[in-house]
Amino acid sequence: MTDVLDRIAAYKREDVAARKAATSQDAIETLAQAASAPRGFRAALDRTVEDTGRPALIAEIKKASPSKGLIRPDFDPPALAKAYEAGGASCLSVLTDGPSFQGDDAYLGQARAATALPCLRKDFLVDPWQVAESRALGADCILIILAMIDDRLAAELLAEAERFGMDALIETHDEAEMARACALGGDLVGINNRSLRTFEVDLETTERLAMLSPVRALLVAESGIFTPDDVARVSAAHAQAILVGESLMRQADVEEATRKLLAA
Ligand SMILES: O=C(O)c1ccccc1NCC(=O)[C@H](O)[C@H](O)COP(=O)(O)O
Repeated sequence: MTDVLDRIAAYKREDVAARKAATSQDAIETLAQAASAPRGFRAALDRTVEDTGRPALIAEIKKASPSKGLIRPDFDPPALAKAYEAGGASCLSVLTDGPSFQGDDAYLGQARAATALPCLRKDFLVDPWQVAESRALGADCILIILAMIDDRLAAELLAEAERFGMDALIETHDEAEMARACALGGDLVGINNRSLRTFEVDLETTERLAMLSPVRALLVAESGIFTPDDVARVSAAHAQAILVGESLMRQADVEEATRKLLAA
């Protein structure tokens, strides 16, 4: 039976085929090389952890999602990016997928230009061509969702990210994916508390998988984080960073909400 992730993978493959037909590998490489230099994404997370002793925040710019529908009708990526930065975020995550998240490629550059923060392109990568495209759009980090791709493609995406001087967040959701992340050898590993197939969210996922993560990797707890108690809970499980979207996107004063979340 197909689920949301299968549907996203199917339309991404079609979309990427059309994009590749319009822009060759050589052309996208040229655009990627011309983009402004990558801002160290993992380095920014490391700095926050060292300087503050609390988990670093990757704050997500997300208008809508398959599980929640429209989250933030009043959606202004540069203003949101500035509010997150002022509230204490270390990095941004910007949804660029249109069909499921009402994202747009342009939001990435707009958010990045409005702040000094490193930016993750939050999208669904099914082809190495998209890594060069992400860099051309200004991304400092890409997302590798292990639930969606095999190890060979994951390794190719990781190698491409390294070639362009970008970081890569390797996302896991269960023990088997964490074992695959360990074998891949990345240094930034996410545990998504949300199943991208059933949408069930449980912070216990971080507690269960954290101890299995690669020793040298910085660990990011993703999804379902709403309160300072949630931050304390995943921090106690040894997450050094958190990725938060919905709970902050629903607030009228995003800067103040960000500050309060991090005051745990
Ligand atoms: O959020 C969804 O509904 C979703 C559905 C299918 C694939 C991915 C999805 N979300 C991506 C994410 O992992 C979250 O946007 C991110 O971790 C932030 O989560 P939250 O704080 O719960 O908004």
